[in-house]
Amino acid sequence: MDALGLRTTPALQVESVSRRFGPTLALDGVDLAFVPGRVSAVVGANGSGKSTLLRILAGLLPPTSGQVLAFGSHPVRSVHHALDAGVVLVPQEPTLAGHLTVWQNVSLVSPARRSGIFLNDRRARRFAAEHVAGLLPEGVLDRPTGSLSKSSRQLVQLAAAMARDPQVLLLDEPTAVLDEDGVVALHALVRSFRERGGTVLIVSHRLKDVLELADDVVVLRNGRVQLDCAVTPQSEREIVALLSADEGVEREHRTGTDAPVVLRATGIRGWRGLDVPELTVRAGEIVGIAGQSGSGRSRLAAALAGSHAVEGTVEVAGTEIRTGSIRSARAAGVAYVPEDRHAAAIMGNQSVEANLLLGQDDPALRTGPFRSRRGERRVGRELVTSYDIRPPLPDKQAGLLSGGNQQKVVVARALAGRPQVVVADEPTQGVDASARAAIHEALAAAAAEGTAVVAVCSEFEEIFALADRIVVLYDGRVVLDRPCAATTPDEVLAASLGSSASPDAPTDQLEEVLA
Ligand SMILES: Nc1ncnc2c1ncn2[C@@H]1O[C@H](COP(=O)(O)OP(=O)(O)OP(=O)(O)O)[C@@H](O)[C@H]1O
Repeated sequence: MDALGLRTTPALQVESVSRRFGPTLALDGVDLAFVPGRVSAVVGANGSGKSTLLRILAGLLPPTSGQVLAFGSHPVRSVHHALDAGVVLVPQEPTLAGHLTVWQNVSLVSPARRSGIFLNDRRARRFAAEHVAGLLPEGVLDRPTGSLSKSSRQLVQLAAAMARDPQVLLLDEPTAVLDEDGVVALHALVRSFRERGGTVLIVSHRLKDVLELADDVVVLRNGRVQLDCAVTPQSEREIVALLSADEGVEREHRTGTDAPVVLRATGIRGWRGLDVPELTVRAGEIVGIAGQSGSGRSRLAAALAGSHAVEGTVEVAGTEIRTGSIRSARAAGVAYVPEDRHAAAIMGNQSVEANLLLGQDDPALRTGPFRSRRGERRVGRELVTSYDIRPPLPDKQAGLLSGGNQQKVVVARALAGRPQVVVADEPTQGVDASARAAIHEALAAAAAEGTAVVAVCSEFEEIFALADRIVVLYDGRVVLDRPCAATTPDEVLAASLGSSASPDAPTDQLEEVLA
């Protein structure tokens, strides 16, 4: 019912929808209604069926049984039906054409591209600019989309969705890769879309963010609706209790250790303004790298892991690695969890086991000089169990796992080889609370065994929970480097925004601010 007590036709009505993938029942008899002018958060553990629900609503996937109706009368049986009814999905992984400019991607499907039968680039660019406004600076319009950060690409994807003039927006984990500014822009967009009567479904593991924004919440568990209610202070408490994990053992920050330096980077320069004269990480230390998107945090991680050539040297336990050579870094004992799991870390058409064992040289995997199939099965199964990869099927194609479970595979593989150094870029991207706790524990356990850990995290809170030391980048430079115990989230935020409040800010920057 609306405010006048009139019955409102749901924008989307989900009727007894089930979806099976072989032995996996991803959705099991789901009944839901989403009404116009409301934002619904769809939450639940990794693999609980959230993305499957969104893909069915977007017409990308047919249900095994049941049906979806848009605005009371339009059955959604294909992408075409969904788009006709104004239902637009922004998927977890961007689907933009990297070689096209931002304005081309945003205006790709719009009639504004045409004057009669001809393409009209000027009009299309103007049209794109309107949709990019508020999300990204106008200066990005002519940049190739592939050259932008993942956060910016996600915002381009959002602009492209808005360019379709939707009635219903389906947002799958939009904040997983967004930086602070991106999250603010997304929230503003969602709020104004709702005011205009739009319907929004938003899947997220960032409970705090999503509950702040949502009117209603749906909790999924093993493909079933566990809770479907309005967000109130009471229901919020219930939801948080349902979805939180045991925090695990609180890790004590290590300070002032005299353990040997394992990772030493000196004179790192180049690659769009990266300029880090020295960075060291000791055995057993966890260093969190913070910074806004574009600050150089991921570039620094990639440089340390040998994935991109830069000036300067990177040494692991005294051995210099060749920068730009992942092979050389790996040989020296560096394991890398890249930010872009899809493009760089998961072989989607190979089994979970093959992905877990890729590049591993554990003696447990051999019988004499030969690879042991039995050993591989055992190690694969052990990793699946200890990282709680769901479903627990080592033979399942890795690309068919839910996003969070793919992330667990990537982290499990990185840590399984007992590396000297782990460089993890957003190690808990897209994972639920219990997987996040498990990944933190695994990184802490690796550190306890002497591994030097470097973790890039866009959430400052995560760094304080995980790391011993925090290094903040701004504009490619280190502007703060301190033990976590000796700094506060406010100082980190100020430093990440380039504020002079940070006493570690390079003097030239301070002078600029003071002038
Ligand atoms: N194409 C597919 N083939 C086989 N199994 C699939 C396929 N798509 C999804 N699944 C399985 O369906 C279940 C639900 O997956 P889904 O992606 O909907 O979960 P999710 O709640 O979105 O998880 P996450 O939070 O990790 O993104 C998982 O067990 C997943 O492995």
